[in-house]
Amino acid sequence: MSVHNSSNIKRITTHILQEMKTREEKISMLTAYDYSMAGIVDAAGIDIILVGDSASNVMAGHETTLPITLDQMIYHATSVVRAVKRAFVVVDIPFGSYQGNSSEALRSAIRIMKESGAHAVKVEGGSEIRESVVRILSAGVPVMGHLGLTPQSIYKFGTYTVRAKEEEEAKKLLEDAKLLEEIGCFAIVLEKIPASFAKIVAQSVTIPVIGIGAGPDVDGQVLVVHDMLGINQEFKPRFLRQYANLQAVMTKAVQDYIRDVKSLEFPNESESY
Ligand SMILES: Nc1nc(=O)c2c([nH]1)NC[C@@H]1CN(c3ccc(C(=O)N[C@@H](CCC(=O)O)C(=O)O)cc3)CN21
Ligand SMILES: CC(C)C(=O)C(=O)O
Ligand SMILES: [Mg+2]
Repeated sequence: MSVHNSSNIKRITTHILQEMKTREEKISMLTAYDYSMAGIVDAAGIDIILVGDSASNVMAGHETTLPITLDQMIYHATSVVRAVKRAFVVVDIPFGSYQGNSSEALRSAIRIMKESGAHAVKVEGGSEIRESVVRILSAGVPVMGHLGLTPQSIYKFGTYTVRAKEEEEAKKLLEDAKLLEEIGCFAIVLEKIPASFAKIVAQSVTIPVIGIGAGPDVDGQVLVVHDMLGINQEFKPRFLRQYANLQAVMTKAVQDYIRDVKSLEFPNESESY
């Protein structure tokens, strides 16, 4: 075992991620929710795979991340872990499985680690969930924080607008980032905050800060893989760069198939027994 797997590829660890921040090498992170996608993303060389609770939106078609369950997250994580040889795999603990009860938080984190084989968990929030984060860390489970736009508390805010524009909110976010570092989180995601402020946060903590809509002056970037591949064309926030238009590619392939079935072009002799 150790840091090598059976194919002798050197696995990404929290230690390596920390070294990357120190030597100013940017960290690449994408989501994946299933075996096939995780295999592609891992083999391409991504540093971190996030089994995000965005699976609630992207996989299940819900409007928010709130409905996805711990069992469903473990199912996605288990499939991802089976495909991954190199990347560090982080799993979102879903809404309702860690807030306000540190014993439940620990139980949820342990279920994720035991049942999926993932390497770390991610939770949304700062001082409000301090006890939960401390309990999970005390069990030896690495924790990634998530501050700024925290989709699990969307109904508290009512909108997905940019966060920490006001002095008060920015002050709390910076304090939360320092708190998460102090209690032992190995990294923090910052979502949808001004780039100038994200830079200050990244410079104020020694652990890696991964941005999504947080500008270039952080230690790494994360996107939802279906968004950046253009599979899902509904979600186009300003921070998204589409690296492909797979929806168009997939639509054409399906239409070609339908045409060939209808016209008896498929299957041909070499495709038959
Ligand atoms: N497909 C997908 N991609 C994501 O990045 C993602 C999810 N799902 N689900 C969970 C969270 C929710 N996230 C979000 C959601 C909305 C915006 C956003 O900017 N929405 C609007 C603006 C809304 C407003 O200004 O009030 C937009 O411009 O699309 C950003 C991140 C990021 N996460
Ligand atoms: C957008 C990222 C950071 C996330 O939390 C998710 O995909 O669930
Ligand atoms: Mg999430």
